[in-house]
Amino acid sequence: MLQQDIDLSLRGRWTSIPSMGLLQLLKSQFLCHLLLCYVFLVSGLLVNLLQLCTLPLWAINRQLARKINCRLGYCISSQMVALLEWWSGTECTLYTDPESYPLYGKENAIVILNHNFEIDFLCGWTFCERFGVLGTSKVMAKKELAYVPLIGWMWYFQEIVFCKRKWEDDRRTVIKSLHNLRDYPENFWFLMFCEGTRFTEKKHQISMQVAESKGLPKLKHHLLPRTKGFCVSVQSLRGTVTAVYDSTLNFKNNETPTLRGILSGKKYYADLYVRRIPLDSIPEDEAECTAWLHKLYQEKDTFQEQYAQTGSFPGPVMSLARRPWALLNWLFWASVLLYPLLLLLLWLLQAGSTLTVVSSLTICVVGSVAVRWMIGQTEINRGSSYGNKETLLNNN
Ligand SMILES: CC/C=C\C/C=C\C/C=C\C/C=C\C/C=C\C/C=C\CCC(=O)SCCNC(=O)CCNC(=O)[C@H](O)C(C)(C)COP(=O)(O)OP(=O)(O)OC[C@H]1O[C@@H](n2cnc3c(N)ncnc32)[C@H](O)[C@@H]1OP(=O)(O)O
Ligand SMILES: CCCCCCCCCCCCCCCC(=O)OC[C@@H](O)COP(=O)(O)O
Repeated sequence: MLQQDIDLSLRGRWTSIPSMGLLQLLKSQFLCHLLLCYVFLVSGLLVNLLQLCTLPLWAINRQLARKINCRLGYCISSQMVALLEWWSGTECTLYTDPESYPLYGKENAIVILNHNFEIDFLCGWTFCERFGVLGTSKVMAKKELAYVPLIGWMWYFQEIVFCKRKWEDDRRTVIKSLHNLRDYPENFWFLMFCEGTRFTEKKHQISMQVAESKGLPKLKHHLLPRTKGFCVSVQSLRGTVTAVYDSTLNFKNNETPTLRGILSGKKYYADLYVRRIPLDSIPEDEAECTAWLHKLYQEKDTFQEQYAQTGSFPGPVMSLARRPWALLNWLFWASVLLYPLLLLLLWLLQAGSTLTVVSSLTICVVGSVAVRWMIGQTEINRGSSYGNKETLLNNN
């Protein structure tokens, strides 16, 4: 190697390290978070407003209204995907068999996912984006999430299945929402966190007492699945959905990723193991379907144990590149919304009265508190007490 080449290569290394550090420093700055949140909040409110405008269309042309709402919903959810993929640079690896791979995104499916991580829903969305079903992705979500601004309001128009996690109240509404999906005009994935709540040590302990009382084997990495929602989904969506995607998620290096980490630009390494199970092979009868789901969770537990021991899931890795659309959507909203913000700031600096400056600062504080509250919804230590109540055990 010539001396000149060595000099150049050294110079490249020295300049790239500080610039990497600078970028990372920038990503951790509150001002950057404020700008990201501003784009998310304002674009989200505009999209919610547009969704509201589609209300009359539902009565005239329901299928068209659904298609429009899928695309509008994409404008919101893909911003969070862009945050994960492009801002934090998180890498998502898919372990699955090559025969099933070509079917992903080309059929309706029920997805079963473990519920251990604060950003598991976001990783789920990222896989949806990569297979082109982000706008149509569905979930059985707790009713409380319907009131989360932007996301919850968007979900209302995307025909999300909400539940109170009280079967006696849910039976009728859940079945009705599932029946609605039977003539959905585009391919969709319907996600179920059958454990019904995020994993905590206390919830795990109680749930394993329930498993013991039912004569079921104990699980190490999962809570005992709640089976009613899954069984009724299989019954209601038979003929509409062709497969169940049994998905198991974990993160490299024993990381416990958070949305705050993502917002600060922290990179994580997510691994997802997916098995495609034809819906025809799942029993129709409720008791048999319940037993089938318990067995599935026992298998999932062995995959997690393997991951804990070896750091990888069984099965080959399929390469799955990120697509540019989520980033392009964010760039579109940022360019539309940051310019007027800049003009407003300049005007405030030049001619703003005390009242307008104070009002603008108040709006900033309210917006930032609102986003912090929304992020709080993803935090496990602020989670619900569902599955945490020993009293329930006494009722069994
Ligand atoms: C190729 C790539 C593949 C995949 C990519 C991955 C994913 C992408 C897919 C889609 C993405 C889409 C969207 C993602 C975006 C956002 C999602 C974000 C969040 C939403 C998530 C949630 O809100 S989770 C919470 C709500 N959902 C659920 O709860 C669903 C599961 N629950 C059920 O199905 C329930 O049955 C129910 C809700 C319908 C009813 O609740 P209930 O509590 O009444 O349930 P059960 O009657 O079933 O429960 C009572 C029985 O349970 C026993 N039991 C077990 N443990 C306990 C315990 N700890 N305490 C008390 N009881 C317990 C109990 O003994 C009862 O037994 P029975 O014998 O009577 O049944
Ligand atoms: C680009 C700017 C980014 C701004 C980020 C703000 C976005 C906040 C999004 C809030 C989305 C809320 C989704 C939460 C999903 C979730 O994980 O719910 C938990 C439930 O399953 C179970 O709840 P629990 O019983 O409490 O465990």
